[in-house]
Amino acid sequence: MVNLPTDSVPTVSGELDGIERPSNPSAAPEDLPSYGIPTAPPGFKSGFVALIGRPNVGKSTLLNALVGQKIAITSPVAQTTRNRLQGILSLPEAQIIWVDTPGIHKPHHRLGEILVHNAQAAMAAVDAILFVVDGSVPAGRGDAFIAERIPAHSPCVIVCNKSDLAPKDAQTRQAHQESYQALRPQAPVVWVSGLDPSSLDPLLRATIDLLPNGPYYYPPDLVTDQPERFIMAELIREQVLLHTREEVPHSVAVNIDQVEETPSLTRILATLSVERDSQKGILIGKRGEMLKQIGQAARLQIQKLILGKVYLELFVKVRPHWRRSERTLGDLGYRAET
Ligand SMILES: Nc1nc2c(ncn2[C@@H]2O[C@H](COP(=O)(O)OP(=O)(O)OP(=O)(O)O)[C@@H](O)[C@H]2O)c(=O)[nH]1
Repeated sequence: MVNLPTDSVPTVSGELDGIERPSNPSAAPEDLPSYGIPTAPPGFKSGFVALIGRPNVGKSTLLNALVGQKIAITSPVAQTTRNRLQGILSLPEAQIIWVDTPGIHKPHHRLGEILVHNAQAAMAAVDAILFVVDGSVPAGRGDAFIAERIPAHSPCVIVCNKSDLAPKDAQTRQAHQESYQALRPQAPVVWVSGLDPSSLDPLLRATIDLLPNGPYYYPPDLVTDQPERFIMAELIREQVLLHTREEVPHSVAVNIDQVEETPSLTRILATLSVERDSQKGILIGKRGEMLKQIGQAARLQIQKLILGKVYLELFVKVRPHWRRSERTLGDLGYRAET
């Protein structure tokens, strides 16, 4: 069963370079509750690990596989991820807080700048970095651009993802691996497929090797620090990405306006903001057919998330140039993190 916070995660927290890093509650004053966070046994490893890479290499898919739950949306559309999202994996010997980041790319608008800025801020604040690359192709300029931005002192693993699509012939595969290794010669390289959870053990071992001894930061049964409403909005945005084409996907923001829970049903009202009337037309579709399909698919995904029946109503609103307006970006929850 998914354990998601309904609002914010109850931890005793301290800010660290933009990453919300709860301090060890066992060190908190006695009158503060510990929120079910156990004391770590001797030798326990823990830390924050950022997934960094080009758009579309499979970071969010990997995050879902690593925590065993769908907490991050994925799609074939590059730059799907907009927010920094934490997924939590608790093992008997370690707790790893995975920090998913938007793919690093050259920004074309203010939203793009915020996304890249936040990915870079995440790198500066974590204990280790997974440099996620697409192993089915050799390293390109985009990978080199990112490798240059990974702090020299940061412990790092090169994760060659999409091993299922990698060349079968060993020599070509080796050549791909070496092209990535050359970007970060000291880092271990592991091959995985985000679509195959059974391929992830070597990655887990390599990551735990890089982590310091540390406390539990979160209760062991929590899989993400994100409020349920945020994931609901993301699941709706995912269906927009999957159902629409061209300029619509990147122009959509989703806001959950209301969540009303009754014993038999959760009623959710949400607004999709787009930048132009033409995009509104595409989203609604002929006789509302497109919006209906998006709503039906999103409803099924949200039902899986909350394990209950959902009624979902979607509205579409035009907010001209929302991606350029600092104020509207703020209203929609996009802020440059420090
Ligand atoms: N065949 C194959 N496809 C994968 C694998 N991992 C991810 N994909 C696909 O690659 C596409 C992009 O995956 P995402 O997880 O959204 O990629 P991302 O790096 O988070 O993308 P951004 O949000 O753009 O940064 C999706 O269609 C995934 O299904 C893999 O190991 N094998």
